[in-house]
Amino acid sequence: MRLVIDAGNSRLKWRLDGAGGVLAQGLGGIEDADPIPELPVGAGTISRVAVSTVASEEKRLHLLQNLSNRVSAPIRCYWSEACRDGLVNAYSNYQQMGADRWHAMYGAWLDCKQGFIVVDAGSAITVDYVGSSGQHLGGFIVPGLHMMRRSLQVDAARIGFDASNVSDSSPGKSTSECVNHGLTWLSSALIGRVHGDSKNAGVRDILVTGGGAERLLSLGLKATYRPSLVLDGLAAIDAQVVTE
Ligand SMILES: Nc1ncnc2c1ncn2[C@@H]1O[C@H](COP(=O)(O)OP(=O)(O)O)[C@@H](O)[C@H]1O
Ligand SMILES: CC(C)(COP(=O)(O)O)[C@@H](O)C(=O)NCCC(=O)O
Ligand SMILES: [K+]
Repeated sequence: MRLVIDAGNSRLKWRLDGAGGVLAQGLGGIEDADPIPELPVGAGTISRVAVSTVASEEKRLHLLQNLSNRVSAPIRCYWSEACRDGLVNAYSNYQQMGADRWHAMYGAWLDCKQGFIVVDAGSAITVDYVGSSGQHLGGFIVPGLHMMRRSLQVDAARIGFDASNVSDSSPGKSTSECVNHGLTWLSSALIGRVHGDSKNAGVRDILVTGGGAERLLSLGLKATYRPSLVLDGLAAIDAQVVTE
């Protein structure tokens, strides 16, 4: 059994894979006393643990300590790579890229084997473009919904608003409307740019993942929802390492 973990800046996503497929999955907090609640099996039955994380080094070490107290199997962290299996990273300093982005792209590459766009709507929203040859063409990093909201709350003294996830992007007539509609308006603009770029580049497949994925889909993003794209890419890489 393989335990795969995607520890982002907001949440930890975990999945237990067995020979026949997914056995269990869930959410946790990387700093929690138990970051993998509801893990349904005894620690001895897990043979490998693979981790993809963009959390701080302190949080990563806390997680590894916690895992090694519970699981006797080898625990391995996976990072961004220059290339794998025809997928080529556009970063000259590939280690700088968040591991989640690389693993999501690899998960998409395994499925598509042609050009695609990955939108990962997590704490930050990342958009990555990959051409038909597997060449990563580059990407974007912008603040996620909660990050944008928080920055308005924290960094502006006189913006008081009640947050709500409206789909209305018409001009607001109160502070709350201006903020809530404004965030929807920005998300719609992002969606429009992704659609435009996919059309211009002749890239058909758009995949979306992350906690904010369903909101983007509800706002009109024409993409395939792949909630476990990071874990899929990570699990495939760990499986290759075993057979190396
Ligand atoms: N209903 C929602 N609408 C939009 N965004 C959401 C919603 N719920 C969660 N999110 C976003 O998803 C993030 C958590 O998703 P996740 O993919 O687990 O992030 P991370 O990988 O950074 O931990 C939150 O920080 C938030 O920005
Ligand atoms: C951009 C990110 C913060 C997204 O992480 P998330 O919001 O999903 O937790 C993460 O991929 C990261 O820390 N990247 C490092 C910088 C880079 O990718 O270039
Ligand atoms: K993520």
